[in-house]
Amino acid sequence: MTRCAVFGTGSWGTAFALVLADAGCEVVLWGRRKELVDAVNTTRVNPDYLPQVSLPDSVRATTDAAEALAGADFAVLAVPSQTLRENLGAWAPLIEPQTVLVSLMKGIELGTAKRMSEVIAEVAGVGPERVAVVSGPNLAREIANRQPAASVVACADEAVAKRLQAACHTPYFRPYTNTDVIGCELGGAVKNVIGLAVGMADGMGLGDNTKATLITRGLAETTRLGLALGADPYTFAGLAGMGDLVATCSSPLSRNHTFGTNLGRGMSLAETIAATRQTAEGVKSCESVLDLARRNGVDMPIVEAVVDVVHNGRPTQEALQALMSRSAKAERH
Ligand SMILES: NC(=O)c1ccc[n+]([C@@H]2O[C@H](COP(=O)([O-])OP(=O)(O)OC[C@H]3O[C@@H](n4cnc5c(N)ncnc54)[C@H](O)[C@@H]3O)[C@@H](O)[C@H]2O)c1
Ligand SMILES: O=P(O)(O)OC[C@H](O)CO
Repeated sequence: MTRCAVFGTGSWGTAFALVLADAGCEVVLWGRRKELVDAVNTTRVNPDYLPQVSLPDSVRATTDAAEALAGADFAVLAVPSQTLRENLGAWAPLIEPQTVLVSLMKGIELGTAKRMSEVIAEVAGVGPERVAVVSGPNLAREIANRQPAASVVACADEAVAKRLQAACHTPYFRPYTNTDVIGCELGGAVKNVIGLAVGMADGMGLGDNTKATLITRGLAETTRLGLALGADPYTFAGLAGMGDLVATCSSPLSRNHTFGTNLGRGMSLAETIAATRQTAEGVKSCESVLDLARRNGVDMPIVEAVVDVVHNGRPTQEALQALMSRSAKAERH
């Protein structure tokens, strides 16, 4: 039987543990807090993040990383992106040679502008054949309710991607393989920033033309960055690109979208942060995505506008006007 360790008892870690269990894996869920781990083991429910979902007996929880990692085929990482380096540093010595590390995270590291797979390779000292990524239109609550969805499992080694695909394929979760790790990760990280922008437009009371414009031009800047970094442009037309962008930019379940909506409605940054209980990766990653773009000479005006609003206190209306008053250009340049 395939053994999986899932690190992070938040929304997506817990929902993905359910997917793995439904696909026939034995799953050990690692969490920081003993009360939550005990609650999962005794009630079969994660009361803080997915209280409506009952987990099967093949999912058990622990606070002991060594116990979670013992004999694991896959170690699935679902902690906030900015905490990965520190957390993985502690877990790395416990990882066995057969274990493939799987990132569920959709962020770019602040300071280094590294993708999560790069942080994993660096901290755990593993090659590309032992690092995989899962990314797509996968709002945790819908997946936990076993609503049909698809996703992408990416690894430079296609055989490993196929093994991971088999480990998480269920009647309601349909994973497609891809070898473009860079494109899948960029799609996931940048859509959170575009989701913030679309949320702001929603909060300002703007309509579907504005939102479609932000989504489409957001995808154009994601693709530009991807091309500069060696991604396959077709990835951005797929589930990890357009698919995830559509889900995030249209759903009230998206934390990034909701965060942007609150700002667009006129809430202050402090009020919006206080109202956000879960991880909205784009809030931090907008800065690291912009950093990555600048390091590579790529123009990302929507990302820049989001950084201006979220980190420089620029009013949303002014940021939108600045975007609309840029010089006219060809759609493809
Ligand atoms: N929720 C979704 O629908 C969804 C879907 C796909 C991908 N993702 C991505 O998955 C990743 C995790 O998101 P989530 O939705 O599970 O977030 P979440 O906020 O629901 O849960 C985060 C988990 O990490 C833990 N955590 C917080 N700080 C930590 C630290 N310093 N060290 C260790 N653990 C810490 C929290 O206690 C919690 O268990 C993010 O990168 C997110 O973009 C989320
Ligand atoms: O809630 P968000 O904004 O982190 O989005 C969740 C998922 O990434 C959607 O695929």
